[in-house]
Amino acid sequence: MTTTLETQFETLIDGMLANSYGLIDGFLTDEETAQLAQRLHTRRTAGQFREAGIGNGQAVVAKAIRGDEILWLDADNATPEETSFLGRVEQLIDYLNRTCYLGLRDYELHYALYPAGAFYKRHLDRFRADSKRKLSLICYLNRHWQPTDGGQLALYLPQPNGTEQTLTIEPLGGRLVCFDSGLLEHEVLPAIRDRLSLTGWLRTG
Ligand SMILES: O=C(O)CCC(=O)C(=O)O
Ligand SMILES: [Fe+2]
Repeated sequence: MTTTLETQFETLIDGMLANSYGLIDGFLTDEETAQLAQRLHTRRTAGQFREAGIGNGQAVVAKAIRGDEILWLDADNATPEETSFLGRVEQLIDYLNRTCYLGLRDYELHYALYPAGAFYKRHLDRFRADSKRKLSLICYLNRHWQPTDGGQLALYLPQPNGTEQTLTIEPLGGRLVCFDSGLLEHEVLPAIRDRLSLTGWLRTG
């Protein structure tokens, strides 16, 4: 039997095969989006977030490159809505391994909050010292986001004729975006309000 979730996973895979990126709207319901956004705020108010860094281990904070604050998710300390989200990511991993033989073995996920004005300059998610990141996943937690709020994800898609196409994606609540961590350069454009997400990597080890 094909479930709604499997239909969503198929949409994601079809997108990645056809366009180098996959997108699902409604990966999270409005209620799930609101609960996770609320949890993000609670944890941030509790002082659990840190300014994100760059490079393997993220040791260096570099505001001219990225200005988000992050908190890594820990399955052992997860709240019910976080456990439910992690479970769905695990189902995606199982599905990708069964249907695409990707050999995914592990994952890592963090909350991200880009304060108004923050950005993440064009980059690739796979570090030279860490080639185990296979797929990048981003799930947005922004309700009532407007195009005028900014904060788009820009994808730089190489074209067969050697040129490049830039595509921008709105960070709409409940939306999931997925692409190959080693291939697709991308950028987070500044927003005029706080921009919330869960970002992660599906890994081969
Ligand atoms: O939030 C996004 O749209 C992308 C985030 C990103 O590129 C990253 O964390 O590496
Ligand atoms: Fe990235």
